[in-house]
Amino acid sequence: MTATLNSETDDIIISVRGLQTRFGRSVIHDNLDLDVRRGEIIGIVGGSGAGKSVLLRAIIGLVQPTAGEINVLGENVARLDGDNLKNFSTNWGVLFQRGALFSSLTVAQNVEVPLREHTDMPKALMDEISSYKISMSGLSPDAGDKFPRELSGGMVKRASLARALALDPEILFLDEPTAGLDPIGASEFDSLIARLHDALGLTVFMVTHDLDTLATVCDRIAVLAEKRVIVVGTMDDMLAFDHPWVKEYFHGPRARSAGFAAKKD
Ligand SMILES: Nc1ncnc2c1ncn2[C@@H]1O[C@H](COP(=O)(O)OP(=O)(O)OP(=O)(O)O)[C@@H](O)[C@H]1O
Repeated sequence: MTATLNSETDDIIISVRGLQTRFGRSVIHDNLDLDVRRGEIIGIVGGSGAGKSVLLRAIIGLVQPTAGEINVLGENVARLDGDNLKNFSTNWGVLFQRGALFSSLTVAQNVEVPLREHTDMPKALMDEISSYKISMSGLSPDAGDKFPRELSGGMVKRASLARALALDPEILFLDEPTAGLDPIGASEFDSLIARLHDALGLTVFMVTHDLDTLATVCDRIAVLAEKRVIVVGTMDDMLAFDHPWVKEYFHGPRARSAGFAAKKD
C-alpha cells in the first residue's frame, strides 16, 4: 500500500489504481496507486529506470496497462483509443523530455499544430494565440519565426511549453523539465511553471530528478520505487520517511548542498 502522509481528500483529477505495466517479461509497475488533486503541482521522483516516464505515458494513454485503472477527469483513459483519445487529450498539455518539436516547423508553427488539429479557427486567430502563448512562456516575440535548431536548450523547453499550453489545458504533464538546463536556467524555468500554475489554475504532474524543483515548486511529492508509489506527501514528509532510497535521496550530499535537508540532519 502507498503511504499517504497528507490525508486531506480533495478533488481528485487523476486516479491510478492497481496499475500494472509491462514490456514483454519486464514488469515496470505492479499494483501502483496514485491520486493527483486538482490544482496541485505533484513531483514524481524515483531512481533511474523506476518507471516515472512510463507512468506519465500510461496516464496520457500512450502506454497500455496490463492491469488496473487510470482515470483522468473521470474518464478511463485506457479504454479510449484513436480519435476518442485524441479528442480527450485536449484536456492536457505535455512537455516531453527533449521537447519533441517538429524540426521543419518554426516555433509559431509548432505552437499552432494542436490548434490546427483540434479547431477550425481562422489563421489570424491562430497567429494571435500562438504569439500569446510564446510570450507567456517567456520567449521574445521574434522566437516565433525561429526553427528549433536555432534555439538554446532553455528556449526549446519554453517553445514546447507554449505548444503544450496552446489549447488551454487543465493539466500540464512535464517530463524532466529542468534536465539539461544550467542552475540559473533551471530555477527560471521553475519560477515560470509556478507562475503559469497560479495564473492558469493548472494541475501539474511533473517527473523530475531536480531536488530544487521538488523543494521550491511542488506541493506534494510521490516516490516511485519497487514498481509502485511507496509514499506521497510534502517535502517534510519525505525527510521523515524511513526507506533506504528515500533517505539516500532526500538526505544525500545533493540534498545537503541544496540546503533543505541540513536543518533536519
Ligand atoms: N517502449 C518501451 N519498450 C520497452 N521497455 C521500455 C519502453 N519504455 C520504457 N521501457 C523500460 O521501462 C523502464 C522504465 O523506464 P522509464 O523511462 O519510465 O524510467 P524513468 O524512471 O523515467 O527513468 P529515468 O529517470 O532514467 O528517465 C526502463 O527499464 C525502460 O528501459
